[in-house]
Amino acid sequence: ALACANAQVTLWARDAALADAINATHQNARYLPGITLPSALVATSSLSHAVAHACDNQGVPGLVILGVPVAGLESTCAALANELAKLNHPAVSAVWTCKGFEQTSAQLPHAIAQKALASTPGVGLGVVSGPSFAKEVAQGLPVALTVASNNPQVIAATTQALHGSNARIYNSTDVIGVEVGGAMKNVMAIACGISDGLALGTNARAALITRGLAEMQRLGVALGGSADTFAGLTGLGDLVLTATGPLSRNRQVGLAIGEGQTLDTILANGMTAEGVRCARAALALGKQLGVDLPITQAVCDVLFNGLSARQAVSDLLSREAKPETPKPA
Ligand SMILES: NC(=O)C1=CN([C@@H]2O[C@H](COP(=O)(O)OP(=O)(O)OC[C@H]3O[C@@H](n4cnc5c(N)ncnc54)[C@H](O)[C@@H]3O)[C@@H](O)[C@H]2O)C=CC1
Ligand SMILES: O=C(CO)COP(=O)(O)O
Repeated sequence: ALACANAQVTLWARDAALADAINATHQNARYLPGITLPSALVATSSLSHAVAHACDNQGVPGLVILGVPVAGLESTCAALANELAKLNHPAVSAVWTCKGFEQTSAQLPHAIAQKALASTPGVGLGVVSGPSFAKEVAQGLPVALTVASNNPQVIAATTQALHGSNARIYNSTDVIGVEVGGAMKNVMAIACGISDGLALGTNARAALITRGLAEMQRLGVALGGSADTFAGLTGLGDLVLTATGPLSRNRQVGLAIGEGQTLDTILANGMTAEGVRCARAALALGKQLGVDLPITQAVCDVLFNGLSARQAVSDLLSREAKPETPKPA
């Protein structure tokens, strides 16, 4: 998307053979087969080269987009800090795309990035999120996203780089709300996939989406996010996409579970499904904060505790009746 907006983009790939192949063929056969990449995009396996290029921006602060899963964010930020030190700490905005809670610490991405880049002056931090299957973005189809940051320079740099004919970029200062929406919609997409895999119908899916949104919002508010954020692109928008869209890997995991496959078989090809990685951390946070997360609990029980998908549905349905919208305290 950046390269289509005419920016010169350097893509860092850890795999040197893949970087060479991208430059030779203008295709990324591993991740985006069949899509011709813009000539303004050049791949490299040298992080030094990529960061130096991002910061060599004629006096304007550079932009680094960290497109790695949550599990790789800390090490990638540490490597970025190292490169920025070599360049004498130029001003740069660093934004990440990952969606999830860190598996063991239950930290949100902004906490991981802040810590890893704490001793690096000149870096502004932010998150880009919203309904955006990579394949559709790469095909140049329309997309609307949100950049969230407490740093106006980060919002300006990210918006300027991405906003264009195919992408509309909104902004927010609610980093926590945006990140919790991105993390929790993946868990809800697994739940919807399980329901669809069991052929429970579209009424059940709509119920899971709606009650899943309430669950996302409860946890997000308890963590310090704003309730309104969950009605936006990074909450409801991404939840609808991921819970219903065939390209979603989290939904695909749920579908396969509902159809009777085991988690180990489903993940054997190394597919990134952040909802699987972060569901237990979300549940632990809910317990710690006294937030009821019944759908997340059901997803964890099915994925990790041997509960059958049908029993999980029955357990959810047999919960006591209660008001749909709790009265304000
Ligand atoms: N693929 C999609 O459509 C979208 C993905 N996201 C989020 O962005 C994040 C990345 O997603 P994908 O690009 O799909 O993941 P991916 O699994 O395709 O990985 C992206 C890149 O990160 C590299 N990587 C993986 N682990 C790493 C580590 N420990 N250290 C350094 N690099 C590492 C991979 O080699 C790959 O080049 C996830 O949190 C995902 O939820 C957000 C929006 C859309
Ligand atoms: O976050 C995404 C779209 O916004 C991608 O979802 P999956 O990780 O489930 O494929």
